[in-house]
Amino acid sequence: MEVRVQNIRKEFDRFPALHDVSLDIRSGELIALLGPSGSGKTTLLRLIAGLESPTEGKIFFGEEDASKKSVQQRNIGFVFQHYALFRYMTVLENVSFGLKVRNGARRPPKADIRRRALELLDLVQLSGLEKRYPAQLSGGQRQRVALARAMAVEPNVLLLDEPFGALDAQVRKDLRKWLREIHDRTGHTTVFVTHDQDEALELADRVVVMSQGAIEQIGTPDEVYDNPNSPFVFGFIGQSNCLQVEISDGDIRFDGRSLGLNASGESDGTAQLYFRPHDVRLCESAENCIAGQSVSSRRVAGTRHIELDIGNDRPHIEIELPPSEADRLDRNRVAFKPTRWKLFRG
Ligand SMILES: Nc1ncnc2c1ncn2[C@@H]1O[C@H](COP(=O)(O)OP(=O)(O)OP(=O)(O)O)[C@@H](O)[C@H]1O
Repeated sequence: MEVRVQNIRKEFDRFPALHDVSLDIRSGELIALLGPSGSGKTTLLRLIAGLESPTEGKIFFGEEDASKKSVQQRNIGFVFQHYALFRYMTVLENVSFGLKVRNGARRPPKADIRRRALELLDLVQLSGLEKRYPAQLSGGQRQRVALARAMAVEPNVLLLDEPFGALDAQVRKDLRKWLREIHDRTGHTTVFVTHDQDEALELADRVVVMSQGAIEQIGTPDEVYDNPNSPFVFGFIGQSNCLQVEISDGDIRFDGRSLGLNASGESDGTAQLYFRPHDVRLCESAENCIAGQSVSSRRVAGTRHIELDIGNDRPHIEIELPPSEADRLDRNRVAFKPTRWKLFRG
């Protein structure tokens, strides 16, 4: 189901946790809410669920205004970071719960509930464990049960609040891949909160980057990574460097010399040049380049990250090179040029 968040403001005791947030979630989409702690991700998720009500603004489920509807009426599937499974129920009973407690005509016959729960356990790859209790499962298995339980009621929207946050790195990675596969098979409209950029970029159809109670950018993983629209997004997603430069006659100048990068159309004055560590190429000499001394070097997977001191107490710059290129460098004179970059003013 399509969900439309329209000009939402949420205050807690006059403290604005969200200001004027609008977001259109397409039916069947997997959306990540990504941002630092306190940026308002969980508040937005709880508003969609109906666990909080907005101070201003509306939330539509399809064409219907859901703002005044309860959590039950919205028919939401929710998975929290800390598996909220019922400890005294078996895995099968946990997954069946949402259907068993339905009243009257909406409750399927017993045999159907059992069949559906077993199908879901098969989907989350836990067949055979239906008689176990939550304490007899690993953290990752418990989260898979929580997801099966959330999906059992055929929710309009599936909301996941840092579902893998409490798990170790390898399990997180496996579950990420698995969640994407499940989503592709079931097609539930899904919103998940994370502060892990890798998780958001790898999993989501679109990423909503939040900061200080507002949306900074909405885009596909490629758009937010390759074309960040603000210094905040550039700095928050992936690694980045920032250099203060001068623009003069459409030319970018650093330390009094031209970098040979074309900024035609930009007015003269100071600007911040942002670029990623891997978007650089080495230069033979310092001419038309940024030059510095290597102060440290570390291997990260297939590349080497080199930290450069570019003088005058400026923040260090990090560049990323294939090890074969990095190993040929003269530590005392490293010169490079950004190959992809973006200017921000003000
Ligand atoms: N019930 C509440 N009462 C008062 N303030 C609240 C309440 N819930 C959230 N806030 C405040 O609203 C802001 C946004 O909180 P929220 O939990 O939505 O952020 P978040 O991005 O999910 O953070 P985290 O990643 O740490 O969970 C924070 O400043 C928080 O202190």
